[in-house]
Amino acid sequence: MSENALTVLSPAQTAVPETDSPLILALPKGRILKAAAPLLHRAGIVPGPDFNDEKSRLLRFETNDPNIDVVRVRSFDVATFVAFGGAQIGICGADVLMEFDYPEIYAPLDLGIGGCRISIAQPRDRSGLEDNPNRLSQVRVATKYPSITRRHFAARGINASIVHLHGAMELAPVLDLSHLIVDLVDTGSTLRANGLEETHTIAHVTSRLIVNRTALKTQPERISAIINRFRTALASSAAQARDQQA
Ligand SMILES: Nc1ncnc2c1ncn2[C@@H]1O[C@H](COP(=O)(O)OP(=O)(O)OP(=O)(O)O)[C@@H](O)[C@H]1O
Ligand SMILES: O=P(O)(O)OC[C@H]1O[C@H](OP(=O)(O)OP(=O)(O)O)[C@H](O)[C@@H]1O
Repeated sequence: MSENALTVLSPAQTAVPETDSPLILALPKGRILKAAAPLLHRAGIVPGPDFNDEKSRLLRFETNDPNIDVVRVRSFDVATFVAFGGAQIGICGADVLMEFDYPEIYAPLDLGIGGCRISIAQPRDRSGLEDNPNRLSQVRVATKYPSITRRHFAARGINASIVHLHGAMELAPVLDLSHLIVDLVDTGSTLRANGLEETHTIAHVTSRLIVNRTALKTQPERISAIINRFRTALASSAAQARDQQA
């Protein structure tokens, strides 16, 4: 393999699309998409009928607004599509933003959906391990967030060795792949069901509206208009929630 084949491009090395083409809004598949659907609707963004067709293999969809197309990507990839300028706008969990820490991304709005936390957990029967990981010659941590994990432990003077998994992290300490895990926790039921306990919250997480900074500079009116549609949609759903409580 040539050396070039191994080069990983940084977002700043890619071009920004023409101003007359539709803006691309990157939406994550899965749980955030479900939570974001009412907000999109309030913001007046309605993807074409194929978007809800589970059999469709399309990944890019026109919307009712000729200025906006949506693409459906993995939640972990939304930030990368936006950082590289392939999409100008996106909806993305703060966990993913923290992990990649792309300087090209600006996150103007907290959408208040996808609430959870990124935490350290350990087997219930090994209490105290996270409080005193120096007891171990080498702390092994299983996670799909290697950067967040490395930063967290390094800030405490601990050189954690990372076991990089993409799911089912809770199995890692049980099957001796790692001592600890760093994963998302919401209700805590996945931890409990697998004999683990949360020992430390690294950060609270919600989903954000994100934009590519260069696109915001080169097309400020178009991008700001979309940010404002989301801002108005958020205000109207907050007002509705208040009315329902009253
Ligand atoms: N248990 C949870 N409760 C609330 N929000 C969560 C929870 N788990 C994850 N999230 C949020 O939803 C985002 C996507 O979740 P997750 O990584 O589980 O992907 P997914 O919906 O299963 O899709 P994918 O197949 O792309 O991984 C996370 O980045 C996080 O911001
Ligand atoms: O505290 P809880 O309410 O149990 O939620 C936490 C679980 O949710 C997420 O997994 P998800 O359901 O998305 O599965 P996956 O990441 O393994 O696909 C996360 O990775 C935890 O396993």
